[in-house]
Amino acid sequence: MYALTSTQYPEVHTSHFRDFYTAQVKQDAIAISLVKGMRVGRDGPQLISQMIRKNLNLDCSVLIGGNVASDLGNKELSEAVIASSSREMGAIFRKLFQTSYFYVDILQDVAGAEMCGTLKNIVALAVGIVDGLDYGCNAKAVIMRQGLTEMRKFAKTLYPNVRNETFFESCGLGDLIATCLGGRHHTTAEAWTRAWKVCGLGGLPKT
Ligand SMILES: NC(=O)c1ccc[n+]([C@@H]2O[C@H](COP(=O)([O-])OP(=O)(O)OC[C@H]3O[C@@H](n4cnc5c(N)ncnc54)[C@H](O)[C@@H]3O)[C@@H](O)[C@H]2O)c1
Ligand SMILES: O=P(O)(O)OC[C@H](O)CO
Repeated sequence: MYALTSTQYPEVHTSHFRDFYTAQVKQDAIAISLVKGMRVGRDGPQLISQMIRKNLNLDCSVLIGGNVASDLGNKELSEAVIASSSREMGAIFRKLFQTSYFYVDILQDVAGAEMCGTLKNIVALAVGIVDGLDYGCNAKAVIMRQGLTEMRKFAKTLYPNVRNETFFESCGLGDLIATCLGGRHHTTAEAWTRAWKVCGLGGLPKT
Protein backbone atom coordinates (compact mmCIF):
# COMPACT_ATOMS: atom_id res chain seq x y z
CA MET A 1 0.00 0.00 0.00
CA TYR A 2 1.37 3.42 -0.96
CA ALA A 3 -0.09 6.62 0.57
CA LEU A 4 0.30 10.12 -0.84
CA THR A 5 -0.25 13.09 1.45
CA SER A 6 -2.37 16.02 0.33
CA THR A 7 0.78 18.13 0.04
CA GLN A 8 1.83 15.96 -2.90
CA TYR A 9 -1.34 16.53 -4.93
CA PRO A 10 -0.47 19.91 -6.40
CA GLU A 11 2.44 18.17 -8.12
CA VAL A 12 0.32 15.37 -9.53
CA HIS A 13 0.12 16.90 -13.02
CA THR A 14 3.90 17.23 -13.39
CA SER A 15 6.13 14.80 -15.27
CA HIS A 16 8.38 14.57 -12.18
CA PHE A 17 5.45 13.18 -10.17
CA ARG A 18 4.49 10.76 -12.93
CA ASP A 19 8.03 9.41 -13.37
CA PHE A 20 8.61 9.10 -9.62
CA TYR A 21 5.40 7.20 -8.84
CA THR A 22 5.12 5.06 -11.94
CA ALA A 23 8.53 3.66 -11.03
CA GLN A 24 7.19 2.57 -7.62
CA VAL A 25 3.52 1.75 -8.17
CA LYS A 26 2.63 -1.60 -9.75
CA GLN A 27 0.83 -1.54 -13.13
CA ASP A 28 -2.24 -3.31 -11.70
CA ALA A 29 -2.46 -1.09 -8.59
CA ILE A 30 -5.75 0.63 -7.70
CA ALA A 31 -6.00 4.06 -6.11
CA ILE A 32 -8.37 5.92 -3.79
CA SER A 33 -8.37 9.66 -3.08
CA LEU A 34 -9.47 11.09 0.28
CA VAL A 35 -9.00 14.70 -0.87
CA LYS A 36 -11.91 17.15 -1.12
CA GLY A 37 -11.21 19.69 -3.80
CA MET A 38 -10.27 20.07 -7.45
CA ARG A 39 -7.73 21.79 -9.65
CA VAL A 40 -8.78 24.51 -12.05
CA GLY A 41 -6.02 25.23 -14.55
CA ARG A 42 -5.71 26.65 -18.04
CA ASP A 43 -6.84 23.29 -19.35
CA GLY A 44 -10.09 23.61 -17.36
CA PRO A 45 -11.32 21.94 -14.18
CA GLN A 46 -9.93 18.56 -13.13
CA LEU A 47 -11.03 16.32 -10.30
CA ILE A 48 -8.27 14.78 -8.17
CA SER A 49 -9.37 11.31 -9.32
CA GLN A 50 -9.11 12.44 -12.96
CA MET A 51 -5.58 13.70 -12.36
CA ILE A 52 -4.53 10.42 -10.78
CA ARG A 53 -6.21 8.41 -13.53
CA LYS A 54 -4.63 10.50 -16.28
CA ASN A 55 -1.13 10.93 -14.86
CA LEU A 56 -0.58 7.57 -13.18
CA ASN A 57 -2.85 5.49 -15.40
CA LEU A 58 -4.54 4.00 -12.31
CA ASP A 59 -8.22 3.36 -11.71
CA CYS A 60 -9.08 5.85 -8.94
CA SER A 61 -11.94 5.70 -6.43
CA VAL A 62 -12.81 8.39 -3.86
CA LEU A 63 -13.89 8.31 -0.21
CA ILE A 64 -16.09 11.27 0.78
CA GLY A 65 -18.48 11.84 3.69
CA GLY A 66 -19.42 13.97 6.67
CA ASN A 67 -16.21 13.11 8.46
CA VAL A 68 -14.81 15.81 10.74
CA ALA A 69 -11.44 14.31 11.72
CA SER A 70 -11.67 14.93 15.49
CA ASP A 71 -15.05 13.11 15.72
CA LEU A 72 -13.66 10.15 13.80
CA GLY A 73 -10.61 10.21 16.05
CA ASN A 74 -12.97 9.85 19.02
CA LYS A 75 -14.58 6.85 17.26
CA GLU A 76 -17.98 8.57 17.12
CA LEU A 77 -20.63 7.26 14.69
CA SER A 78 -19.83 8.42 11.13
CA GLU A 79 -20.57 7.38 7.57
CA ALA A 80 -19.05 7.95 4.15
CA VAL A 81 -19.33 6.73 0.58
CA ILE A 82 -16.70 5.14 -1.56
CA ALA A 83 -17.40 6.03 -5.20
CA SER A 84 -15.75 3.69 -7.70
CA SER A 85 -15.94 2.73 -11.35
CA SER A 86 -17.45 -0.62 -10.26
CA ARG A 87 -19.13 -2.06 -7.13
CA GLU A 88 -16.42 -4.75 -7.00
CA MET A 89 -13.72 -2.09 -6.73
CA GLY A 90 -15.74 -0.23 -4.07
CA ALA A 91 -16.10 -3.45 -2.07
CA ILE A 92 -12.32 -3.92 -1.99
CA PHE A 93 -11.82 -0.45 -0.52
CA ARG A 94 -14.77 -0.81 1.87
CA LYS A 95 -12.96 -3.73 3.52
CA LEU A 96 -10.04 -1.40 4.13
CA PHE A 97 -11.98 1.50 5.66
CA GLN A 98 -15.23 0.27 7.28
CA THR A 99 -15.28 -0.20 11.06
CA SER A 100 -18.00 -0.71 13.68
CA TYR A 101 -18.39 3.09 14.04
CA PHE A 102 -17.59 4.12 10.44
CA TYR A 103 -20.17 2.87 7.93
CA VAL A 104 -19.17 2.95 4.27
CA ASP A 105 -21.67 2.78 1.39
CA ILE A 106 -20.66 2.14 -2.23
CA LEU A 107 -21.64 4.38 -5.16
CA GLN A 108 -20.69 4.35 -8.82
CA ASP A 109 -20.75 8.12 -9.29
CA VAL A 110 -17.14 9.23 -8.78
CA ALA A 111 -17.53 12.72 -10.31
CA GLY A 112 -20.77 13.38 -8.39
CA ALA A 113 -19.26 12.39 -5.02
CA GLU A 114 -16.11 14.40 -5.67
CA MET A 115 -18.05 17.49 -6.75
CA CYS A 116 -20.11 17.25 -3.54
CA GLY A 117 -16.91 17.16 -1.44
CA THR A 118 -15.54 20.17 -3.29
CA LEU A 119 -18.60 22.43 -3.41
CA LYS A 120 -19.94 21.91 0.14
CA ASN A 121 -17.04 24.01 1.44
CA ILE A 122 -18.43 27.10 -0.32
CA VAL A 123 -21.84 26.61 1.30
CA ALA A 124 -20.11 26.16 4.70
CA LEU A 125 -18.42 29.54 4.26
CA ALA A 126 -21.82 31.16 3.61
CA VAL A 127 -23.37 29.49 6.69
CA GLY A 128 -20.39 30.68 8.77
CA ILE A 129 -21.08 34.25 7.62
CA VAL A 130 -24.75 33.85 8.58
CA ASP A 131 -23.70 32.64 12.06
CA GLY A 132 -21.24 35.54 12.33
CA LEU A 133 -24.12 37.92 11.64
CA ASP A 134 -26.10 36.20 14.47
CA TYR A 135 -28.97 35.26 12.17
CA GLY A 136 -31.11 32.34 13.27
CA CYS A 137 -31.94 28.89 11.95
CA ASN A 138 -34.26 30.05 9.13
CA ALA A 139 -31.50 31.84 7.26
CA LYS A 140 -29.11 28.91 7.69
CA ALA A 141 -31.78 26.54 6.36
CA VAL A 142 -32.17 28.77 3.29
CA ILE A 143 -28.43 28.79 2.61
CA MET A 144 -28.05 25.05 3.10
CA ARG A 145 -31.09 24.09 1.00
CA GLN A 146 -30.33 26.50 -1.83
CA GLY A 147 -26.64 25.62 -1.53
CA LEU A 148 -27.35 21.94 -2.10
CA THR A 149 -29.50 22.79 -5.13
CA GLU A 150 -26.76 24.97 -6.60
CA MET A 151 -24.12 22.30 -5.90
CA ARG A 152 -26.16 19.87 -7.99
CA LYS A 153 -26.72 22.35 -10.84
CA PHE A 154 -23.05 23.34 -10.96
CA ALA A 155 -21.83 19.74 -10.83
CA LYS A 156 -24.18 18.76 -13.65
CA THR A 157 -22.93 21.69 -15.74
CA LEU A 158 -19.36 20.41 -15.50
CA TYR A 159 -20.18 16.68 -15.44
CA PRO A 160 -23.63 16.04 -16.99
CA ASN A 161 -23.64 12.36 -15.96
CA VAL A 162 -23.58 12.96 -12.19
CA ARG A 163 -26.61 11.43 -10.48
CA ASN A 164 -29.25 13.36 -8.54
CA GLU A 165 -29.32 10.70 -5.76
CA THR A 166 -25.62 11.28 -5.00
CA PHE A 167 -26.48 14.68 -3.50
CA PHE A 168 -28.59 13.01 -0.78
CA GLU A 169 -25.91 10.50 0.26
CA SER A 170 -23.28 10.95 2.97
CA CYS A 171 -21.00 12.65 0.41
CA GLY A 172 -23.73 15.23 -0.32
CA LEU A 173 -26.31 16.21 2.29
CA GLY A 174 -24.39 14.37 5.04
CA ASP A 175 -21.11 16.16 4.42
CA LEU A 176 -22.89 19.48 3.92
CA ILE A 177 -24.51 19.23 7.36
CA ALA A 178 -21.30 18.09 9.11
CA THR A 179 -19.23 20.86 7.54
CA CYS A 180 -21.82 23.57 8.20
CA LEU A 181 -22.13 22.49 11.86
CA GLY A 182 -18.52 21.91 12.78
CA GLY A 183 -16.04 22.25 9.93
CA ARG A 184 -13.15 24.67 9.67
CA HIS A 185 -14.61 26.55 6.70
CA HIS A 186 -17.66 27.41 8.80
CA THR A 187 -15.57 28.33 11.86
CA THR A 188 -13.23 30.54 9.83
CA ALA A 189 -16.05 32.39 8.04
CA GLU A 190 -17.89 32.98 11.33
CA ALA A 191 -14.73 34.34 13.03
CA TRP A 192 -13.97 36.55 10.00
CA THR A 193 -17.50 37.98 10.03
CA ARG A 194 -17.41 38.67 13.79
CA ALA A 195 -14.06 40.45 13.39
CA TRP A 196 -15.45 42.46 10.46
CA LYS A 197 -18.40 43.60 12.60
CA VAL A 198 -15.98 44.98 15.22
CA CYS A 199 -13.09 46.27 13.09
CA GLY A 200 -14.58 46.83 9.64
CA LEU A 201 -12.71 45.70 6.54
CA GLY A 202 -9.69 47.94 7.33
CA GLY A 203 -9.04 46.11 10.60
CA LEU A 204 -9.00 42.63 9.07
CA PRO A 205 -5.84 40.74 8.16
CA LYS A 206 -5.04 40.96 4.45
CA THR A 207 -4.80 37.14 3.98
N1 LIG B 1 -9.71 17.47 8.62
C1 LIG B 1 -10.90 16.94 8.35
O1 LIG B 1 -11.81 16.90 9.22
C2 LIG B 1 -11.16 16.33 7.00
C3 LIG B 1 -12.22 15.46 6.87
C4 LIG B 1 -12.50 14.88 5.65
C5 LIG B 1 -11.69 15.18 4.56
N2 LIG B 1 -10.67 16.04 4.70
C6 LIG B 1 -9.88 16.32 3.50
O2 LIG B 1 -8.55 15.85 3.65
C7 LIG B 1 -7.64 16.72 2.97
C8 LIG B 1 -6.56 17.18 3.90
O3 LIG B 1 -7.19 17.78 5.01
P1 LIG B 1 -6.38 18.07 6.33
O4 LIG B 1 -7.35 18.25 7.42
O5 LIG B 1 -5.27 17.07 6.48
O6 LIG B 1 -5.82 19.51 5.96
P2 LIG B 1 -4.57 20.25 6.57
O7 LIG B 1 -4.85 21.71 6.39
O8 LIG B 1 -4.24 19.73 7.93
O9 LIG B 1 -3.41 19.80 5.60
C9 LIG B 1 -3.39 20.21 4.26
C10 LIG B 1 -1.95 20.31 3.84
O10 LIG B 1 -1.90 20.70 2.48
C11 LIG B 1 -0.91 21.71 2.33
N3 LIG B 1 -1.27 22.51 1.17
C12 LIG B 1 -2.37 23.23 0.96
N4 LIG B 1 -2.34 23.83 -0.25
C13 LIG B 1 -1.19 23.45 -0.81
C14 LIG B 1 -0.59 23.73 -2.05
N5 LIG B 1 -1.19 24.47 -2.97
N6 LIG B 1 0.61 23.16 -2.30
C15 LIG B 1 1.20 22.38 -1.39
N7 LIG B 1 0.68 22.07 -0.19
C16 LIG B 1 -0.50 22.61 0.09
C17 LIG B 1 -0.92 22.48 3.62
O11 LIG B 1 0.30 23.14 3.85
C18 LIG B 1 -1.15 21.34 4.64
O12 LIG B 1 0.06 20.74 5.07
C19 LIG B 1 -8.48 17.88 2.42
O13 LIG B 1 -8.76 17.64 1.07
C20 LIG B 1 -9.74 17.83 3.26
O14 LIG B 1 -10.85 18.35 2.56
C21 LIG B 1 -10.35 16.61 5.89
O1 LIG C 1 -13.06 21.29 8.34
P1 LIG C 1 -13.64 21.37 6.94
O2 LIG C 1 -14.56 22.52 6.75
O3 LIG C 1 -12.56 21.25 5.89
O4 LIG C 1 -14.56 20.07 6.78
C1 LIG C 1 -14.01 18.83 7.15
C2 LIG C 1 -14.68 17.70 6.41
O5 LIG C 1 -14.68 17.93 5.03
C3 LIG C 1 -16.08 17.43 6.91
O6 LIG C 1 -16.53 16.23 6.33
